[in-house]
Amino acid sequence: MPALVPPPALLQNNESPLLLASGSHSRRRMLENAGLVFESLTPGVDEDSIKHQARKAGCNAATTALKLAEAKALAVAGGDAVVIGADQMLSCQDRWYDKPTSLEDARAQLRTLRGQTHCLHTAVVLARHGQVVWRHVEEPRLSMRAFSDTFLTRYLQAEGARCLSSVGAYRLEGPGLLLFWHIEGDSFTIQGLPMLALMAALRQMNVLLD
Ligand SMILES: Nc1nc2c(ncn2[C@@H]2O[C@H](COP(=O)(O)OP(=O)(O)OP(=O)(O)O)[C@@H](O)[C@H]2O)c(=O)[nH]1
Repeated sequence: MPALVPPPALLQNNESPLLLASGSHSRRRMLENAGLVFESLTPGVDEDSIKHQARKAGCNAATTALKLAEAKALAVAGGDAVVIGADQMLSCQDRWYDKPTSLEDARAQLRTLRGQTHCLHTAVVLARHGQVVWRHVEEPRLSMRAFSDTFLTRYLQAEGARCLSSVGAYRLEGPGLLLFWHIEGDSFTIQGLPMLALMAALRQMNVLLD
């Protein structure tokens, strides 16, 4: 039985393998939905330490997200591959939030964010042969309704652990949409990857067909 060979990536040049340095299901899904063929690896990066150092050095959230994205891209041995690294920071009134670690954590975080506008500082980089060759940040702003505690309880019951995989404790493509009354920015970026800018960069690098 001949070894199964994956179908050629019809929309990209097979000479430049593509590697996603992220454990994010959302990022993987967006690239797969766009028809890209790639490998993915979860980078072993101490994000808390990088965030702490960046905050101490006076970096803003966008610069910190870039530093994290670069660290992830450079943490995987990509060989000849073009490596995608990404990171997303949430800030609201200069306070930075991390992914909630429990539903109680998610409840507390959403109670703080409701009725406010927060920013998702979303960075993506490309690296090749151990060098970062492209950087990009987008900062969508999302305004949450001042929803009731009853709504919040029902929302958490409906979403369950799914809301823990996102920095804002919501999936915009799911019931998370019900949390907002106004959104400025690209929905792909909110879900974790500024896809249009990333696809343009991959075309520039001759990874994707023009
Ligand atoms: N499905 C979904 N995921 C979201 C949404 N908003 C943010 N996220 C995810 O929230 C996560 C932000 O945390 P990061 O630290 O950037 O990434 P991560 O999930 O820890 O994965 P790594 O890249 O391995 O660090 C990403 O996985 C985003 O895709 C959303 O609206 N929908």
